[in-house]
Amino acid sequence: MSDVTDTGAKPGGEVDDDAEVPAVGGIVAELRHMSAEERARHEAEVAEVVAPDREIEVGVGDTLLAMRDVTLRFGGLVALDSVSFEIKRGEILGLIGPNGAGKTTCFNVITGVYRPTAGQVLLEGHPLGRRKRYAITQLGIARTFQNIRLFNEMTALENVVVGADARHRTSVLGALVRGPRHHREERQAVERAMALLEFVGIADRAADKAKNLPYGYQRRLEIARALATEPKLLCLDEPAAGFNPAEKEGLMELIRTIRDDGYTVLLIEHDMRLVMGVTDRIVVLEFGKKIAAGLPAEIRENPAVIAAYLGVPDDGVA
Ligand SMILES: Nc1ncnc2c1ncn2[C@@H]1O[C@H](COP(=O)(O)OP(=O)(O)OP(=O)(O)O)[C@@H](O)[C@H]1O
Repeated sequence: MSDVTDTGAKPGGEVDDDAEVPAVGGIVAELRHMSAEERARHEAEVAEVVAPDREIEVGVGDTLLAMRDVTLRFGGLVALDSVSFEIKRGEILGLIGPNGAGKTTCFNVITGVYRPTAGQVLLEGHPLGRRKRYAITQLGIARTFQNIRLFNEMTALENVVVGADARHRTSVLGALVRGPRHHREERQAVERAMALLEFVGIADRAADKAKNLPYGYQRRLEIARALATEPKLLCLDEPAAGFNPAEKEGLMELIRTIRDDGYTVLLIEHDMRLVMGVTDRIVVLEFGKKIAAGLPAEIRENPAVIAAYLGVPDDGVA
């Protein structure tokens, strides 16, 4: 596992790994000592904080992101071949296809890791053009990775605060280590990060270093950090990889909640049953080409999709 993230998030200041951030310890202690009633009130407040600042109800169903005839070549290999599809605001769009179909490459084009050889990606009608990764994060596209990438030596909470930094440019993490003058910013940043940890269900380990968290917590932490950037589009690359069926179901429930809170989600997931259960629409790639798009029920019956997956067992499909 890498020691650093690759989302464009940048640590805003030097962090002493062994020094406890006082506000973090304080909030964790407060949570532990709350009565059921206080806790319920707190959870309602958390729901408020986690919702993005932006107005998100307006325009639900509009096109948020459009891939227009995107081609990407690696030398002689055509990883994406004139791929076009749209992601509508407020939906969970599943991106599936056999191994090597081009799904992760699609994510990499959308998040600015690769520039298309031809075609373009538009966010809210504006081409992403030659923008770099951090600029795309600031525009409102966040992602998680197939192979988890966290700041291993930072606490769970600090990882999320760093995510907020990536969005806001000003260094909240720097504020954490600068002193009393920055106390209010610190408190707000920590509270929002803490709310996000609660939202994804891992607040009990907020003060633990990322590297010491159980695998399932690390996957959820990646999602919390991505949400901290207040994304318009959240791209999840096999977020349930390595999970058992119950853990997968729990994660899909979280993804539904994220959608219901007004976020838009692009999801790569290998388990066909889960994809069918959680997505609003599905786009299918095969050998870099889009072979189908539609509602889950339509995709299930689509002859081209069935042919692409013929002989592949359910959990080997995505
Ligand atoms: N950096 C790269 N250089 C060369 N070829 C690459 C590169 N990244 C991906 N590819 C190739 O592009 C094609 C699409 O790969 P991609 O990882 O997007 O597929 P995928 O659908 O995400 O597959 P999987 O389900 O196995 O993750 C594959 O043939 C892959 O080998």
